[in-house]
Amino acid sequence: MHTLPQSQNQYLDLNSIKELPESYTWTSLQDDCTDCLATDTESLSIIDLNDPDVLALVRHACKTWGVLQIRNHGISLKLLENMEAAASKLFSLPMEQKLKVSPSSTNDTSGYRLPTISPFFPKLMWREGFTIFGSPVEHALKLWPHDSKSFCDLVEEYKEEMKKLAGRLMWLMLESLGITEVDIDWAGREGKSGGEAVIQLNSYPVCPDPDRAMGLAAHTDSSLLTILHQNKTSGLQIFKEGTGWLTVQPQTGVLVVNIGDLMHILSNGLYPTVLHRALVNGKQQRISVAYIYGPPANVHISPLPKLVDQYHLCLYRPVTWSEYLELKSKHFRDTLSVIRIAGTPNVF
Ligand SMILES: C=C1C[C@]23C[C@H]1CC[C@H]2[C@@]12CCC[C@@](C)(C(=O)O1)[C@H]2[C@@H]3C(=O)O
Ligand SMILES: O=C(O)CCC(=O)C(=O)O
Ligand SMILES: [Fe+2]
Repeated sequence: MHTLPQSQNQYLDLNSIKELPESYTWTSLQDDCTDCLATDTESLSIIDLNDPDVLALVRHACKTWGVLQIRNHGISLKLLENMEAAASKLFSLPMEQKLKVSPSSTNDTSGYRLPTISPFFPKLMWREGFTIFGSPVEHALKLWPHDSKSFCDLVEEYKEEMKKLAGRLMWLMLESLGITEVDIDWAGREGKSGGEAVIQLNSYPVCPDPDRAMGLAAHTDSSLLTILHQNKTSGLQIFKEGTGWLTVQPQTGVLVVNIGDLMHILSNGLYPTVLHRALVNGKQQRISVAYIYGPPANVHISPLPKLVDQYHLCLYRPVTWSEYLELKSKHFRDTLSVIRIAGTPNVF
């Protein structure tokens, strides 16, 4: 881990800096294989969730890319645009206002803060983030003492709609692996899957030196799946083994769904978690809203028994979501290997 120059630099106002400070200069991106950009011929297709072949399409995308792009998902464009506008409004507040909702302890994961992966990098990221765990009321009151209701109502509506979609997507993924309701006790259909979620608002301000800066360094999400809305500005890239970094171009109304580490575990590695990152640019601010969906707090996630046999050994030990997050904050990229077991034909 790195000791960041946090105290003096953590909350520089990126929206007004004219020259890239040294603490934000990523001289070597080689670790993440920046040179291996994918050719334009490979591109992610967009899945229409009403397509009669949806299971086969989901299975193919999950296996080969670890990412889906979806349309006809039932989330209105209005809601996506309103959430994007709310994020934009939040990040355009004066720094002193945003600092009022910045957690004082690093263990506190809500509010205006650096990404949890920051300590693993020697340089800071050209990004602002606001994390919503549970109710946004307390923070919203501090940000907008006279008008917090519209933000809170919007967040609640977003959560409600996204939760339905996330449950549906999780079931498409499970079904496409041959899993049915009898194989899994916590993930009932029709709202019974009491999954939990975190909303992550990201802003990547216009950058004076975009080629030497990093918006959000390469990582995988510690979720079952993450549903991402991005504004019209591109920046999101996914990494595919043997291909390299591929830009996921924003398209109106299209949502990006990432496979997270917990789906990787649940599927015993059949649906691999996807490495991704966000680049910045010198022309436009980029906004993204991530709905990070996980299992209910008390559930232990381990490979589904149906996906384990003598040829497909059980690869991971059981973990709850909070145990996993705790491990991730210590081990970052090595977390999946830390919970990996030698491989047994038995299931927990
Ligand atoms: C529930 C989560 C998931 C977290 C940690 C915690 C709250 C904030 C999430 C993110 C959001 C930004 C990328 C990431 C990599 C980060 O640094 O903070 C994510 C991380 C993870 O997916 O591991
Ligand atoms: O901004 C993006 O496109 C990526 C955001 C992301 O990966 C995250 O919030 O976990
Ligand atoms: Fe992510």
